[in-house]
Amino acid sequence: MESVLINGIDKDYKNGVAGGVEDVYGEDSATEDQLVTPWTVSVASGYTLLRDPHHNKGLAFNEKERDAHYLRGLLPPAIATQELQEKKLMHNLRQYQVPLQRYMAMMDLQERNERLFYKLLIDNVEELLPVVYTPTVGEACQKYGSIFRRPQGLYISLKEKYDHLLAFCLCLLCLSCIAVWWKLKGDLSFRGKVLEVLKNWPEKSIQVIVVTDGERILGLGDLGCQGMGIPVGKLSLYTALGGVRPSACLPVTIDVGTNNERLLNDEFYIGLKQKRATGQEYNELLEEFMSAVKQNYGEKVLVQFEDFANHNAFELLAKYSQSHLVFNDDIQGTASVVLAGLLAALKLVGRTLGDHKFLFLGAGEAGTGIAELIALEISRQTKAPVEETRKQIWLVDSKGLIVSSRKESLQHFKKPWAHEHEPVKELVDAVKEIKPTVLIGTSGVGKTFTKEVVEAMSSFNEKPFILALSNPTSHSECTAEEAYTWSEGRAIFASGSPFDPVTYNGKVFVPGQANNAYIFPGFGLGLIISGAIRVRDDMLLAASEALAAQVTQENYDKGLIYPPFTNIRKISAHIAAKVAAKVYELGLASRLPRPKDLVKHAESCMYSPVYRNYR
Ligand SMILES: O=C([O-])CC(=O)C(=O)O
Ligand SMILES: [Mg+2]
Repeated sequence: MESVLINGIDKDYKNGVAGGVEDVYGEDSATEDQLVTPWTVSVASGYTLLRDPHHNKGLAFNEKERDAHYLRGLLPPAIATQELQEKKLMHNLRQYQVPLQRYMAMMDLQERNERLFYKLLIDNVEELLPVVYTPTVGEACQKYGSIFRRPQGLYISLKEKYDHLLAFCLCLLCLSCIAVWWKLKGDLSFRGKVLEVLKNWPEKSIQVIVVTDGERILGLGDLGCQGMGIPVGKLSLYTALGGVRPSACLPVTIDVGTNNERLLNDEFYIGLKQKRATGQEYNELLEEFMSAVKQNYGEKVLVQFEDFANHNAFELLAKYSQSHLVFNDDIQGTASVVLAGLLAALKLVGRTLGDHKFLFLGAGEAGTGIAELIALEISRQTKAPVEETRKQIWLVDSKGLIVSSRKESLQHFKKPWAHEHEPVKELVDAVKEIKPTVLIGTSGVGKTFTKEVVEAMSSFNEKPFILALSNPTSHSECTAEEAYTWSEGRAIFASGSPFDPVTYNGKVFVPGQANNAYIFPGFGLGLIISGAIRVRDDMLLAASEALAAQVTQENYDKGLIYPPFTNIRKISAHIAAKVAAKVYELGLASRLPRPKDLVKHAESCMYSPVYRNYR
């Protein structure tokens, strides 16, 4: 078999890794030996049209459309506008007291009438974000097996491998098959299989994939295959907040098993009932997936890694950022949104970023990702080397303050943060010793910013800056009310999951939501409209600056360091424009020539959920 080098990896030419870029119908010679799905396209009408979520408009079909599309009698006589439908649905949603019921009602709507789902989400973003996203999506993932109705997204599991194995074992029983088995033995890896799975997805022109392996879902831990709620939720925001077409979004869950005993013993669990595959088996499946994605959708498809455990997240990002357009939302998206908040907060607390001292609780993806981006930005502003600027950033993990005497035993991503200091075990003691101006929680463990910790922060800071970033709400390091009360109304507070405004001593405090949802939709849109082929840190810095620039004086007057989500589409267009500008500047854009007005261009590329008229 002919062999070629792709991205430095030796591959069999005929087995789905060379040629055939975006060859979705299997027309290139490189894909001659592959199985092809015989897709057909037809015009929906009548009963089928009402059950097609992409085209269904419910009672909004007008008289002409009802005649032309064989809908007479299939709908009651009344005609409702999209606005009236929206009003009715919001009214119905508000009747549900239980957040999970609202989530399920929204998912049903998405399955039934996609445009109405997005219209609702866009027009009521502040109210519905906590329903389709954190915190409710966390509970939905925990109970995904029980509330599962229709499958969403694409499942890529090790099961394909075992079906393969079974087939080969049966084959072995028959001597005449040994030759066939021997010939195919090389295919015992997943090669070829993932590409086939991708080809089962009905949409061909994919621009963004959000993929998880379910091992670290928010702060909730290993939820295995039930993590699918996260890619589905994130991609709903790509469309609603960032304007990426729903048909261009592909949610993927890679199922390699779960180590969650509760799920393994749950009769309603939807995933593979086996312990997680690791090492070579895991890496081969991921490699197969990444190759197949590039093969099927080309160089410009964005792959967003979401909620992988630390031990895989850093490696996957480092490995695939060389060869693919990849972005890790938990490392890079969270870093970019926090940096934006800090840049905006400087207007409130004064001084430059380099004048501040930072202490993190949590040294995983979010913690080290944010720390590194802050160090980079200070280095950019002060021209000091990043090795120097890192020294004003301190991290605490489950074993205490990260100090140089612990260096040998630290995971590689923690090593740059091991500074000279005596060992310190408890967070509160680290706060008292280091005296940070900014305290950031990213450990995924709730209630760790105790009264003592917040009081210590408030004892040496006029305006202590406190970010409780862990999700969902139950895992937040402290509540907004606690932060404002324990700091006697002086804290500048933001959290990963939303909190309602708090009244303290007769004054209303509006907490910010430092969630990566501010960044990834606009960031992704910027990559798409410029045709970016790689992600660079400078693009993240551009996104942070663009977001910080969107905070108005009116927002500052309320103590806000993030603009409200109400204007998020406009904000996303500005982020997209700045990111795209950076992509062009770095020579990594493939959509040429560069449009003059990138904000206008970004806006014009955004999905509109308004019903279309049918001829
Ligand atoms: O999903 C969210 O709300 C933010 C996030 O990426 C995480 O917590 O993993
Ligand atoms: Mg995440």
